[in-house]
Amino acid sequence: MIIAIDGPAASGKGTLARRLAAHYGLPHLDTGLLYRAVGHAMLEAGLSLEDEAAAARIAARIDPAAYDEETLKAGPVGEAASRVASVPEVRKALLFLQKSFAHQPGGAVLDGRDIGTVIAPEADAKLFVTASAQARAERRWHELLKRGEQLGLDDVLADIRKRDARDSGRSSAPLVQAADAMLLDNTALGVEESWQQALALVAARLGDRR
Ligand SMILES: Nc1ncnc2c1ncn2[C@@H]1O[C@H](COP(=O)(O)OP(=O)(O)OP(=O)(O)O)[C@@H](O)[C@H]1O
Ligand SMILES: Nc1ccn([C@@H]2O[C@H](COP(=O)(O)O)[C@@H](O)[C@H]2O)c(=O)n1
Repeated sequence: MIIAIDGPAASGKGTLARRLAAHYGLPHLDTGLLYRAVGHAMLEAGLSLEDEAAAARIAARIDPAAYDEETLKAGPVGEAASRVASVPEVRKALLFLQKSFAHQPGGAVLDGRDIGTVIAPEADAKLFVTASAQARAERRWHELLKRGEQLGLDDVLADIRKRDARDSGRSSAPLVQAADAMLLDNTALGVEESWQQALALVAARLGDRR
């Protein structure tokens, strides 16, 4: 059984994906971390984010077991991830790993931007999670503050808008709601309400398969 969760930055898709994975006893992959790992490696090596060949080479050697999630969640890494994610060769290099994870025996939960459209178009349940840019910026801002990153809310909002435009406007696997994905706009919902609605939608779609 495959559950695909897509949506823009800080919409809460990772929170829901982790909860759905725990609820259904499935492994979970945050695919954003793969792109973050490539962006982080580029920054660490002092490489230009314009160097598409280098980004593709790094993507081909990514080892998810070696992640330090704390490091990858830092603000500048998100921006670098979004830059390298628009390179088709980078996406191609990360395809097999994601498809293999999705299609492991028993199934999986994956969240990202192109899970329901490219990685697992045949997923049993697809959620497209979104919220207003303002609500997402406030969530990300609180998260960064907790991590000790002192940014202005306006800067975080500008970053969210830039990232939305890049992720939705790129030619390779753009962020788009799959035709058969269920929409969850959680702008006015807290974490618990969002979770209850997500679970109800997914359970209804899965029917008696679980
Ligand atoms: N419905 C909600 N209301 C308020 N805050 C929320 C809600 N859902 C998630 N959050 C909080 O917003 C922040 C971002 O959530 P999360 O990491 O799940 O989003 P995401 O879409 O996976 O982000 P990204 O993939 O861009 O890293 C977290 O601090 C999380 O606790
Ligand atoms: N399936 C995916 C997942 C992520 N990306 C890109 O990575 C950036 C960081 O992702 P987060 O979910 O951790 O915020 C994101 O802005 C996307 O550009 C992607 O392209 N496809």
